[in-house]
Amino acid sequence: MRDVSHHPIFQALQKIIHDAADVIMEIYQRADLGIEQKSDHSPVTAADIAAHRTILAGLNAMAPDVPVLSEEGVVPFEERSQWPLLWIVDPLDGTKEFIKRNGEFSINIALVENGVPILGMVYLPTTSEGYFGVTQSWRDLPLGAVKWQGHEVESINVRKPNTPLIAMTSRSHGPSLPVELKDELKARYQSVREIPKGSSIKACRIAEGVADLHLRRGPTSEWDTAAQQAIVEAAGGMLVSPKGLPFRYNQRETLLNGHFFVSGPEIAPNVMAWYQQKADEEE
Ligand SMILES: Nc1ncnc2c1ncn2[C@@H]1O[C@H](COP(=O)(O)O)[C@@H](OP(=O)(O)O)[C@H]1O
Ligand SMILES: [Mg+2]
Repeated sequence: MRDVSHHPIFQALQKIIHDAADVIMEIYQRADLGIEQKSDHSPVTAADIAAHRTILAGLNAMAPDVPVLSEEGVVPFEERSQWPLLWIVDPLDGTKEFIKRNGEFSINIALVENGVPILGMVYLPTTSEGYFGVTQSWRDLPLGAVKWQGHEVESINVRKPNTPLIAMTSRSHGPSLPVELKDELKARYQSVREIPKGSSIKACRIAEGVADLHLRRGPTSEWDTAAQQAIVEAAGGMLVSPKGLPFRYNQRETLLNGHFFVSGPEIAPNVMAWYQQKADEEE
């Protein structure tokens, strides 16, 4: 990626995400995290709400003409279906991990144009690692993906899988890698290691070339995947349905995603073949 670190949009988004991280970490230190139940019985904390407000104010100041859809600020489809360009935000992805205080949570901001995630930024407040990917230029941003930590900014790319193949799995939601697929991958790559992690960090590890695969067979929402999809695509990988189709956003009344996997191009055909075989068996 041509040096992006001086670009005003990158810097403005970085400031917004760092401010949200400060707000989250301040609450993370408190004895009382302000935990409540949402109507769908999932937990929400004072940090989700405070980070949402920080990001909303920052995006509104930076790009007043672009509306925001957030996990903590859902807009009816009737209204948002009129938005060709919008931000999709998860102010705190991995709320359960935040509550368990295991550090595995992230902040996610994506820009979506006509359904396509054209840029994404993900930040991990507990390790100060940030990821940024651009798949279609907006306001002259260069295409590609970077990772930053402190003042260090480096280009990132997915890797060609080696031994052991690293599969990222959810820490708190959903099953590990299916045994049959694991066996197939073992036959090809000798050994497979599974690493459980909360939040969008799983896809970021694939984008930066230190892991190879993540299969998600439980439900997620559009704000969980939009930013990570842009980053992974900008790094040469994919976030796709079992048939290999990239997700599109803000196109339907439901905000729930179907099953998906994240990988580089080399093992994607194996994974799609496994899904196809499974579908044939179930028919
Ligand atoms: N039953 C469900 N319906 C919708 N989304 C769900 C869900 N169970 C888990 N998720 C999503 O999975 C995310 C966590 O993923 P992971 O297990 O990979 O860390 C949660 O993010 P939030 O913490 O932002 O709510 C949540 O959005
Ligand atoms: Mg989430």
